[in-house]
This record gives sequence, C-alpha cells and structure tokens, in this order.
Amino acid sequence: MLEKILQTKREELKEIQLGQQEDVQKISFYQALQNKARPVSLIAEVKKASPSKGLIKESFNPVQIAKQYVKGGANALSVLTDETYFKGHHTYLTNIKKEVSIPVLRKDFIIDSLQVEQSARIGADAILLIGEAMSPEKLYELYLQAKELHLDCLVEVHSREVLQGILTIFTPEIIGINNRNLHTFQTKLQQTEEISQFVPKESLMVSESGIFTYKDVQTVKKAGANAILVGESLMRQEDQTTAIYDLFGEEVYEN
Ligand SMILES: O=P(O)(O)OC[C@@H](O)[C@@H](O)c1c[nH]c2ccccc12
Repeated sequence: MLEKILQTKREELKEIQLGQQEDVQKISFYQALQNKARPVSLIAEVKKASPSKGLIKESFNPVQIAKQYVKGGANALSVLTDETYFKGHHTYLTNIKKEVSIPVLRKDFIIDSLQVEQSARIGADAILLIGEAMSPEKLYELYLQAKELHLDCLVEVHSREVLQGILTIFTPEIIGINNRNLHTFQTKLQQTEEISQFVPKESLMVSESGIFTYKDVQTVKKAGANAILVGESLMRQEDQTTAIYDLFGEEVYEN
C-alpha cells in the first residue's frame, strides 16, 4: 500500500503547483508538544477517510472540527492533505491555520523538496517525514530543508530497523512510532512498547495510530511517549471537544 501511495505521489509531483506563500505566522510544533497540561500531549488529527477504514466522518467540516479540538485543549493539529487516499486537501490545512493559534502539521507523503516548499507556503508549521518512504540520507536532506523554512518535522517510523538506520545519520527532535503495521493495517500498541527503548532520550516521542481509550493513553505513556497522535477515535464521535475529554478520562462540567 505504501508503495502504491508513493507511486501516486511521484505522478502528482510532475504537476505540482507551489502557489503563493500564505500570509500566516509560523509557530513551533516542537514547543507546543512540550506543554505538560496532561500526562501526554495531544496531536489531534483532522481526517475524513483512510484506505483501511474508508469514510470516517460523513458530515465533514474541517475548520469546525479543528476549533472543537482547540476547545478540548489539543496541543497541536494534524491535517491530512492527501486527496487520493485520505480525501484530504491542502486548502483544509490553510483554512484551519487561519482560524487557530496552535501549530498545524501537514500529514501527507512527502518525498521531495518541492513538497516541503509547498508545505511552507500553504501555511504548515510542521511536516511528516516517513522513514519507510525514503533513504535516511534523503530524509535528512528534507529535514534540513524544512528546518530552514522554519518547519518542524515529525519523523515517523514503523520499525526498529528503520529507526536505527535514521539514527546513524542524525537524531530527529521528534520521533513518531506508528502503531499501524504497513502491510496488514492492523494497529498494536505493543509497537510503541517495543520500539520506544531505541528512541534517544533527547528526542520527543510520539505514539501514533490505534489509540482509542484512556487505557491506551496510559499504555503508551508508560512506554515513554511524550505525545500521542489520534485521528479515528476522535473523529468518530459527534463532538470533538467531548471526544478529547473522554479520551483522557476527564469529567468536565460546563456552565
Ligand atoms: O486514526 P488513527 O488510528 O488514530 O491514526 C492517526 C494517525 O496516526 C494516522 O492517520 C497516520 C499515521 N501516519 C500516517 C501517515 C500517513 C497518513 C496517515 C497516518
């Protein structure tokens, strides 16, 4: 599946249009994740659909969802911009960025410097770089380019081998462990437990995918995660603010 997606991205690259620089202020994704109001920080994902789950949210208003996440105290947002497989769009990110004051991560399959440039222009504060999608050398090249454009990077890995390959080249500030198996699409939180011991102490560690309950939050917290990236379980609920409180086992009385 990843190979198929990357093939589509290579095709799209031939017709990529960079567009104008959006007039927005960049803010630090890294710093937002350091905020310790909860046991782990939350990156809440605006996600309409996925290849494995199909359509996740029927009535989808990206800006409204983003605002509900902010109200629930999310530290940062992740916005899917891939159109073909996740039914996302780069305008979702731009529109959200203009309406919120927390940092926004561009969730896409970035494999080329043009996409990094484009991410900066559409108003992203951070980008995702997937270890399994390119060589560690290429990843480092894009990481450095992103830094120059004041974009933080979430460096995602699915396996210990790929993480270790990256660490021979450099130490990313933020490392994401994806709990989703790239071949079977199944998620298991054990992935975080197994790989976390190889994450350097100086990196912020994010556990991604398959987090549904407060128990799941505690499991990855115990494994050393500083932050979590959650999409589906929050998107499936009616109200995304309440969804966040539920995820953290919080009781909130509104008056
Ligand atoms: O919806 P979930 O299971 O909570 O997962 C969110 C996020 O981790 C997932 O969307 C994701 C992780 N890495 C990606 C790379 C591309 C697209 C999507 C992803």
